Amino acid sequence: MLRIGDYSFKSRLFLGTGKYKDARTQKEAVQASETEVLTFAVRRMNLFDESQPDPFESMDLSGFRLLPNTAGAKTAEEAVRVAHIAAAADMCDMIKVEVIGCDKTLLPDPVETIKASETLLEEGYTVLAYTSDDVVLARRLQDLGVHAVMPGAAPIGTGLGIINPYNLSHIVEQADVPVIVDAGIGSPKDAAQAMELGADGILLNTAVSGAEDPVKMAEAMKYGLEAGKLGYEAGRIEKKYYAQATSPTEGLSRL
Ligand SMILES: CC(=O)[C@@H](O)[C@H](O)COP(=O)(O)O
Repeated sequence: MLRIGDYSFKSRLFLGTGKYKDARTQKEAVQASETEVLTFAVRRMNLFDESQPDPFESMDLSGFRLLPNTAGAKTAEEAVRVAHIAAAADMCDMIKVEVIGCDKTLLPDPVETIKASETLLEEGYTVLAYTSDDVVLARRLQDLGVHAVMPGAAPIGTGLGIINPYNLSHIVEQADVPVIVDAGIGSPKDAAQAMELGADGILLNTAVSGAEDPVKMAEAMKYGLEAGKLGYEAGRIEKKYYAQATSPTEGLSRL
């Protein structure tokens, strides 16, 4: 079981809801992934303007925990305002704090992320903080009291996979809250790798919504994640520089 704040989840895969070609594909991909947590950009919702498309038009949300994110915010103040909107619309079990500091890389602004997280924690939100793979920043966010840290595998939407496994494994080693690897996952092997490094879960969107067959990819991600988690628990062999025969030759009679 994955525990974040007061919530428990069987599935460790969190799925974004953006960029699907149609509502039916989105719904089927969500089902195939067996996710229990859906994330969405509050700014893309039609919460106050019903002329805008509804990203959940064909979804029954009752079986899911909702993780609105503050995408689009560039300051702590904006992120807090977006969180307030999600809460007012009763669509906020938890909040993903995402404050972007660079338009090209979409990497988070560490200072504003800390400020926004601090305010929302004081206000009683369950805060999951999207961060870069910076070990010290992840530690600082934990010290603040966030309920989970979400280091990026790679910049959002790139599908580059885990760029810095070294940093990620240090974040995991030092974590006393769940580590959810968020953004940049490209294929099921990346999901497996993140879990083999000891992550507690994964959040992804583009790799599924942009796949040729999003429904199949959602299922593949589920298995990739499960395989990585099992592999981590099983304890992998040490890597060796020299070959070692699989069948020991000691004690064999000479031919
Ligand atoms: C949906 C969401 O929260 C994204 O901002 C998230 O970071 C996913 O990134 P990818 O699309 O790279 O999986």
